[in-house]
Amino acid sequence: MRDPDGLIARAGVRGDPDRDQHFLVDDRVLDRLPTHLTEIDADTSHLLEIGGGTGALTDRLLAMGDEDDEVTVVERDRTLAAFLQEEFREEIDAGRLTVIEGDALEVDLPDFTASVSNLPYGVSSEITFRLLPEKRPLVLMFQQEFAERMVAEPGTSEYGRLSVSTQHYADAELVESIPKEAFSPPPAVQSAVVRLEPRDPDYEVDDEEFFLRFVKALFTQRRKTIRNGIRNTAHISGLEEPDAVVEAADEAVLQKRAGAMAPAEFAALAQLAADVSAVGEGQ
Ligand SMILES: C[S@@+](CC[C@H](N)C(=O)[O-])C[C@H]1O[C@@H](n2cnc3c(N)ncnc32)[C@H](O)[C@@H]1O
Repeated sequence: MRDPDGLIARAGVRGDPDRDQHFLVDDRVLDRLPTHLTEIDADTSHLLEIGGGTGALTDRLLAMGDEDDEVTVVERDRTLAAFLQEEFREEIDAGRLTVIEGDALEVDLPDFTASVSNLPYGVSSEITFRLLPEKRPLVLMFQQEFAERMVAEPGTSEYGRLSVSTQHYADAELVESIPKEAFSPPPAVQSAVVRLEPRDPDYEVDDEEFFLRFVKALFTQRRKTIRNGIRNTAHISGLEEPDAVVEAADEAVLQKRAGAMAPAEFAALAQLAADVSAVGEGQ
């Protein structure tokens, strides 16, 4: 296995925190990351890595599979992408690795079977919500606090819009916390790995876009009751007749606050709202 410090030295770079560059240098952490996928028997025949850096994780991902398995890595930094092309020339020539130089929010993504990535934290939310609708198992590194919000249950202070929208697509589990010292340079805060296993939600929504916008709207007023939340946030949710929704909804639900509403309760309310009110664009 390639030594992470050796890779950084060969690349001749220093991670630039302003460009979300924190390279993993702890071998034990690097070795463990792929096991979070194998534990759930994920299909690892085409792994996607967002933000390859100097390739320490890329190397582990290549070692997971056999000759026919593939890895695609996306890296925005031109110097790092060029280094990956050079360092992994043999694997690229053998058709086992593809390096895409570009922004993970913009480039076309391959038809991957799973992803393991130490995400650039500045765009981790946008990247995650680009990957989640693909319905593939994901093992992703986040800032600890962000990870806790993703996996939070109703009734906790971490539970919010991020929890509902993440869990709409997948079962989310915080599988390990990673100390700052595992990275070079160390980030400002501790990190955590979240495993996302895709599944259909245990509720149905006809209009997914409206459902997610409605949840976002109600959490902007998390201290208010759902009754007031529906009325005050119609400009965000796009509901054209919020009063009609309040009229039609159950009193028990109207008295709740967003932080106590389970995803299925939001879904039922969104469904009812769309049935009794026209829905415009919202924000
Ligand atoms: C946290 S580092 C991880 C590097 C490496 N995978 C590791 O674990 O050591 C994130 C990497 O993502 C790259 N990056 C930052 N923004 C990006 C973007 N929008 N698209 C693709 N890569 C990006 C950075 O240059 C950096 O190499």
